[in-house]
Amino acid sequence: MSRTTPATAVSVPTTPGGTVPATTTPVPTRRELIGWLLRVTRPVLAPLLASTVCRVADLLLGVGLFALAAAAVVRTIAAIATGAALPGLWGIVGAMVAMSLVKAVLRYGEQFLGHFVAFKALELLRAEIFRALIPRAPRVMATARSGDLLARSTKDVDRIEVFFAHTFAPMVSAVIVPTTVLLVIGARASWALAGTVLPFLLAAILLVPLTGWRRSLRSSRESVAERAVLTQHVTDSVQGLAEVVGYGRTTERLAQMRELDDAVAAAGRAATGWASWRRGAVQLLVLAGPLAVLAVGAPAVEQGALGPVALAASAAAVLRLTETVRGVEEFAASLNASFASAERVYEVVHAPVEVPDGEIALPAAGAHEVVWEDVSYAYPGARAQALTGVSLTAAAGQWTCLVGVSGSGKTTLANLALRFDDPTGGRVLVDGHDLRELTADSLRREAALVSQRAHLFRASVAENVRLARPDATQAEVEEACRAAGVHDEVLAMEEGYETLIGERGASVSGGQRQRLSLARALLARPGVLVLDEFTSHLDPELEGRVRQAVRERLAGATVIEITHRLGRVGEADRVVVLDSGRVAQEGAPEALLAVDGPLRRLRERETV
Ligand SMILES: Nc1ncnc2c1ncn2[C@@H]1O[C@H](COP(=O)(O)OP(=O)(O)OP(=O)(O)O)[C@@H](O)[C@H]1O
Repeated sequence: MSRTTPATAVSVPTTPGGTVPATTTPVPTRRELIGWLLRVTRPVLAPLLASTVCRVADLLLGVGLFALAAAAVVRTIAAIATGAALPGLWGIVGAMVAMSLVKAVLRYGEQFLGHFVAFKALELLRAEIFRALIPRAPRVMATARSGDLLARSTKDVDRIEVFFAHTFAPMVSAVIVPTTVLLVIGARASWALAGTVLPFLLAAILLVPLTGWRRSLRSSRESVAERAVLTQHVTDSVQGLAEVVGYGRTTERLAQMRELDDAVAAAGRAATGWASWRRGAVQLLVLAGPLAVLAVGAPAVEQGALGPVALAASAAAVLRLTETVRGVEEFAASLNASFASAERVYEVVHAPVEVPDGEIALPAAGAHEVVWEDVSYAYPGARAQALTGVSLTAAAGQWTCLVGVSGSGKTTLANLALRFDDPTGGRVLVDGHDLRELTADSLRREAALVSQRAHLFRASVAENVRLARPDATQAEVEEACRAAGVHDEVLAMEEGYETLIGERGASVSGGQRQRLSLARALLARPGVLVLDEFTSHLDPELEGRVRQAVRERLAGATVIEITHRLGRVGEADRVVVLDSGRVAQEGAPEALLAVDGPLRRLRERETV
């Protein structure tokens, strides 16, 4: 069961198991899931098999070594007791050394291949998710659940990797090694002895791992869900540290964290309890095996039906199986947890592409005309329409300003021009082409966005700007930054253009972030540029300079500017006033300001 956190709002998972439903993909059958997993991870299957073979051989050699040593000791004791000639000890020692060396090589092979499998499986699965996210990126980025979806996919991938790297080989060897050992004991010593051990091993390998696993699985899932709430809470607390401290909410946040911690522990208690029980039971069973061998074997030795050397070697071999069987008790739970994770990754990868690619490449041009034709839009899951029947044109090469009160639909309208999603009604056209017909690549090349929340990567300033055009020279990067009005500030940074920007762009101010994002867009030289509040952090003098630079550098480009600050709307070619997702007024700024209408009222509100 998922929980919500109390008081100071925390967004939390909402469905059982704590997973936000990422998509509408039907849940795959086990067969489909396994088929898909095998397809994705095909390149690691051969090394996985090789690693498993190494492990099996290594464990068998370990058993052989134990049995050989036990047999040698019993032979020696018997020789001393009867005064017979001592067995060839050097030969035995030589054989054991050779076996140990081979064992070491096998162990190395198993470890090396195991690590290769682990890293390669991670790489393959992450690449698969990333590939799937690319065509879905605009929609994913526009919806609040994107971060959650990504985080879960990453964690789930880790869990699948655990199965590949750490569960498969132990499980396979837990079946093959004991079976082989019992067959050898049966053939070389006595089938009665082998039969005595069989029930203990069957119980340890098959029965115990399955006991309570349904309850354990439920408990693990609940624990994972609670942990997700806790993680969300901790992330929120860290990101909002200034607010938490500033508003004196530390005690409250800590109390909530303790409460969530307790919930995680309580949810996982059943799983931990069953796991302890299983571990104990398996240990008991594998230790009972050699005792049973002795109990059955000793009378047989007395009766002369079995040699003491064979008995000692068999008991030692069975004792050594402890190592092989260890950890097998968690197999069922681990397998199911991996399948649950695989299901979640499968859903992401197989989700329908909500913004499918078109086939026409938008030709490169200095400017493009953007037309919204009777466009309506509602965000997925939202009851209200964000836009209703909007028809307007951003003429090629003109500067169009979208204004309106907060929530009136400005960002949504501009985002639809960049095809962050398709309208629920009507269509958006660029140079007469419905956006649905255009290839995503050509549209991204021709249209750029300078958003309020532009992301800066943990990389140097130059690398961040160059994101728009990786082949840009240093001189071009600097020129773009100069135009965006950020060049002098970059030079003043510790290492100039090589300064590393911290996580989430932490080491630059909001205004610098905006201007670096603008520099990126200027470097790309798009035919359509969407500027979302791009001067909100700038003082009037700098704002004037930056606007002038954009005009000069992108002379002829179509600019769509979203703004709340109306002081400079007079400079635009056209102004569109939005109200509750509809066009309330549009026209040349001087004409709109000349009448008592929505733009005048907005401006008066601003100056009050
Ligand atoms: N990701 C979203 N999911 C659901 N509803 C959204 C989302 N983004 C915006 N909305 C809603 O759509 C409507 C239009 O929002 P939009 O961001 O386009 O307005 P805006 O005019 O740009 O606002 P602001 O000036 O505050 O940025 C609002 O009612 C808003 O609550």
